[in-house]
Amino acid sequence: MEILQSAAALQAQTEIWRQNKLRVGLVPTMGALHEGHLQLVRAAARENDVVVVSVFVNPTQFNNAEDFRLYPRVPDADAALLGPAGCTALFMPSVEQMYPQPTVLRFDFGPLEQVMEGEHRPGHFHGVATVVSKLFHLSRPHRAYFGQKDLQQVTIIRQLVADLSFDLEIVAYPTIREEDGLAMSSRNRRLSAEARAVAPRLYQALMLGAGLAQEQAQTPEAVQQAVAEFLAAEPAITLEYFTLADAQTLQPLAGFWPRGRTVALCLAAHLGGVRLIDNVLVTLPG
Ligand SMILES: Nc1ncnc2c1ncn2[C@@H]1O[C@H](COP(=O)(O)OP(=O)(O)OP(=O)(O)O)[C@@H](O)[C@H]1O
Ligand SMILES: CC(C)(CO)[C@@H](O)C(=O)[O-]
Ligand code: BAL
Repeated sequence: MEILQSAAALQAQTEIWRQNKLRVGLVPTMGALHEGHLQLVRAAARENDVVVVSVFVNPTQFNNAEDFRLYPRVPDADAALLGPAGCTALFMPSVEQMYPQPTVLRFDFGPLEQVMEGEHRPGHFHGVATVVSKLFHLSRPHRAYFGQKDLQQVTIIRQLVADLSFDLEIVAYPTIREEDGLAMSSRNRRLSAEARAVAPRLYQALMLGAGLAQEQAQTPEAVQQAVAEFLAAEPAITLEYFTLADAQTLQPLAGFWPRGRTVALCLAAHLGGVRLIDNVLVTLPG
């Protein structure tokens, strides 16, 4: 596995792969890798000839300076995991390599980003779209891999690809969880023992909501209330939002259960200073 640290080195490598008609898979990450990332790398290795994994903690998508400062960074451990998973080239640029000058272009995804993560992290999806566009241009992948744990991100990146006619396929894989249900996340490393002990409640809350959504005995608003109350019973968890949304449009359900649609139950919560997100999907009967 090669380690590339400059944008020029990645572009040069990309050119060679393209000339040799090799299929390129890209897995963008912010590092501190876990099984959720590694499933994406293995899938990319199965479905392409070469695999680029980027590890870059992208400053432009952080709305909270402390969150950026404390984001786990373990480049040597990441590199050791990636070769065996099938990575061909690890792209680990500096901030200066990715942003040689301040950007002026602004991305605005309208209603897709006025809810959930976009609503609660102003500018977040502008930063994600900026860095993902750069990565697409530098590595010119045939396929790019993302996790459904960041459901809104996948939807917005599909929109980005359509709007800018990127000639590539977006591939999404399901959320990988710990045995107790907690969604794997790089930020889990920052949880204290006490916070880690109660963290599975997030998934339990989503499963409670999913069961109630399937029953449809109460309105979406009542289900939202029930899930919020379930989490409020645990003082170590502060819920930032819990939203029942149409999985395709991301718009919150209002008053009724839309027949035959897939509903995304999405939450963000704080546990002892660490912000985690998670979601599950429920398809309603037609
Ligand atoms: N548990 C998971 N299951 C599946 N995919 C995941 C999982 N965790 C992250 N991913 C995906 O891996 C890619 C890189 O995500 P990222 O590096 O932000 O990791 P992360 O674990 O989500 O970290 P954090 O949530 O703390 O930022 C994204 O496409 C993300 O959706
Ligand atoms: C896609 C991504 C690597 C862009 O920085 C990031 O948002 C992430 O890790 O999900
Ligand atoms: N996985 C989303 C990256 C972030 O939290 O900024």
